[in-house]
Order: sequence, then C-alpha cells, then structure tokens
Amino acid sequence: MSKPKNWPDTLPYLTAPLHSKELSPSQLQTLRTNPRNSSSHTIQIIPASSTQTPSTNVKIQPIQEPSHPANGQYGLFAARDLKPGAFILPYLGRVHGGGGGTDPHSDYDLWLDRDADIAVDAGREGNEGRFVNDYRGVKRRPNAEFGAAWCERWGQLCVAFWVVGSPGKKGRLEGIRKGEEILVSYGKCFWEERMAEAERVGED
Ligand SMILES: C[S@@+](CC[C@H](N)C(=O)[O-])C[C@H]1O[C@@H](n2cnc3c(N)ncnc32)[C@H](O)[C@@H]1O
Repeated sequence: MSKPKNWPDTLPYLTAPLHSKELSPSQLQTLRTNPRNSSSHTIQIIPASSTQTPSTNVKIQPIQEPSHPANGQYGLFAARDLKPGAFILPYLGRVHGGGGGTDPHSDYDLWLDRDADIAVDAGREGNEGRFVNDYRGVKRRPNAEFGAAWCERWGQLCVAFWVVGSPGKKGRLEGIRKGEEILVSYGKCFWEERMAEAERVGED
C-alpha cells in the first residue's frame, strides 16, 4: 500500500476509518445512517472518487520556520490550488465513543457527532488529516474548516476538511494556493484544556 511522503514509519497509515470495539450498537447505527435517507439532510455527501488515498490535494511537510509555533513538527500543505468551499480530505482515525477505546489526552481527537458522543482520534494511527495545524500564531484566520460528511467510499459518517468559503463568492476568501499551509481552528476549548493541563503539571 502506498503511503504519503513524510508519513512517520512508526504510525499505521489508514485508508479507511477504524472502529473502536467499545462503540455501542446505537453509535454504529448513527455512523452507518446515510443522511440522504433521513429528514435532516444537511451534511455533504462525498463521492468515493474524492477520497482516494493518499490524497492528491495535500502534502505533509516538516515545518522549519522558527517563528511558526509548531516549528520542528509537521504541517499539512496544499499540493495544488484549492478553490473556496472545495472538499480537501477526510480525517481518518479510530472512531470511538466517550466510553473509551482511545487516549483521553490525545491532541488528535475531533468530534464527529457530539450528540451521539462519537469522536475520531488520529493519535495512534490516521491519515494526512492528522497533520493539520491550528491557525493561531501562523495566520490571521483559518483557511480550512472541518465538519461531518457522508463518505460514500466507506458508507459511513466521517470527519472531513473543506476550504473556507463558498464556491461562487468573490471577496477576501480566495481558496488555498498550492504550497500554502492548510490551517483550521481547533476551537478555544482545545487551547483552554491544554493551558489548564500545563498549569496542573506546573503545580505538581
Ligand atoms: C493535530 S496535531 C497537528 C500536527 C502536528 N504538528 C504534528 O506534527 O503531529 C496538534 C498538535 O500540533 C501542534 N500545533 C498545531 N497548531 C499549533 C499552533 N497554532 N500553535 C502551537 N502548536 C500547534 C500542537 O503541538 C498540537 O498539540
């Protein structure tokens, strides 16, 4: 199986979501319910042709810029020009419930469905999506966003990334140029939790 360039040797590269054994039958049903068949059809449907692996939209690159807050780590960069609103890639990892099956301190855990208590952790295995950094300290605003999508390739709900903006709208949202870093907002909660954790460690 081919892996993306710069993929770490120690980490399994996923080409499909991995299900934690602890997922309950109702969580599994939520994951496998196509919103096209339900009354609340608000999420995007991603055709299988858009989720080929490795992704041709992105590349993983080491960050070697002292002013970048994640200097010395990796980041995810556009491998070609990406238009406003364009789908970028799915975020693959271990799909789990709050009940367990993953690391509670993971920095790679994203909500898929809060109401159903389902999240995706790419801490121990994942795809290119795990290398997306937060915009804070890098750019003035995020150029990408994440949310839930129905992925036809796997017949289930997934977390996925899109370019910020709407396809037909002109203005300051100009998509992501080839070579530009893809940056999302992890949300205030992510950084508040990290700060609280750092304070706890400092007190020990
Ligand atoms: C999901 S990972 C992103 C990929 C990570 N850079 C890597 O190489 O594995 C999240 C971690 O990246 C780092 N990070 C991402 N965005 C950051 C930012 N804006 N400022 C500081 N650290 C950041 C933090 O260490 C955070 O815990």
